[in-house]
Amino acid sequence: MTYIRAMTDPAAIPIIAYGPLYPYLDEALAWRFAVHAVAADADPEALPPQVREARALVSFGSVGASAAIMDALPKLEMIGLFSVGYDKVDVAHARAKGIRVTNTPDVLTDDVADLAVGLLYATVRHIAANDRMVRAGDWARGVKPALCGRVTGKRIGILGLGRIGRAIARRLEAVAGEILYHSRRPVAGTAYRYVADPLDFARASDVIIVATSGGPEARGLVDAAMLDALGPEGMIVNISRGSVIDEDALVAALAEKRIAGAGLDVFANEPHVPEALFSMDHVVLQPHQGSATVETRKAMADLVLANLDAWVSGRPLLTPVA
Ligand SMILES: NC(=O)C1=CN([C@@H]2O[C@H](COP(=O)(O)OP(=O)(O)OC[C@H]3O[C@@H](n4cnc5c(N)ncnc54)[C@H](O)[C@@H]3O)[C@@H](O)[C@H]2O)C=CC1
Ligand SMILES: O=CC(=O)O
Repeated sequence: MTYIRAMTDPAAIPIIAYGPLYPYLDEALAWRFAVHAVAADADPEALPPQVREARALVSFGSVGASAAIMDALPKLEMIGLFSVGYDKVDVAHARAKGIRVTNTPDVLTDDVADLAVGLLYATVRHIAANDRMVRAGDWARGVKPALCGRVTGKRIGILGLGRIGRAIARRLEAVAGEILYHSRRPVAGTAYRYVADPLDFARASDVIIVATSGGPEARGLVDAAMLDALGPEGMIVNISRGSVIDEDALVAALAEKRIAGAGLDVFANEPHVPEALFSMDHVVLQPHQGSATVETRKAMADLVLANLDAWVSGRPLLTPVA
């Protein structure tokens, strides 16, 4: 997508780049608007008067936009989110104040699904642990790596069959023994088996891949009972949000080998990862990299810019959340 300057000159429109964004997006915003960079941990009530004039705010998913920052910006009309997940945006507050919110769905779906599948293979086939043992010289010293399970034939349970969940399922059709899913309700137009009860779903899965949206409704959806239902041969992959799994329960289940392994891209308190996981060879850790490819980050930035363009010129927003 080529970024085109809108008919109305927006160069004087004050906007906020909130928290660290992404160089391509930062540059395009600076070319386009009067940008104020505001750190994610800045006190909203201490913002200087010229920053309070901001009419739009662009934010990364991990930063979002709280009610406090919205209240500190009396002229705010638009929040452009550089992520699909909007769990860190107080959407109800934005709606109540008439502030529009956009996100970046679809353009990142394939890359996030790829990482989920990569984590599945890395966890089931011990790829990260075996890499470590080769580098440490253990193989050369005659250490025999433990045999692992196979991916082929596994019953894959997708928790949250949305855009990314469906893309994961499509990728795994070629190898899975069965693909089943749990969502709040059955998804129309899919042949995968729907399991309404979360514990039955966990019992019927060899691997659960968490692909729900985050936020209060999904908080702690995967709890100790669900991990026990998954069982000692079971594994879990999470590319959704750390908050969807009870992290203490997960660490305990992994430490006590009540589940067999985990591949985790997301954590409850990023960038902090429970230290207990660092020494666990049956856990594969990623620093929230689902959409972090050159191609996708550019596509996400272009979608943020296209939504801002639409807002400036009064056209319908492309991907509105509110
Ligand atoms: N690891 C990463 O870098 C990335 C993570 N994500 C996460 O993936 C999430 C999903 O993205 P999309 O598939 O595009 O969203 P989506 O809205 O298409 O799908 C979310 C699915 O989760 C289901 N769901 C929500 N709450 C649920 C609950 N309590 N119980 C059962 N199912 C529930 C919804 O019904 C929906 O089917 C995002 O909201 C974000 O949190 C997205 C992009 C990158
Ligand atoms: O976590 C990333 C997102 O786009 O949501």
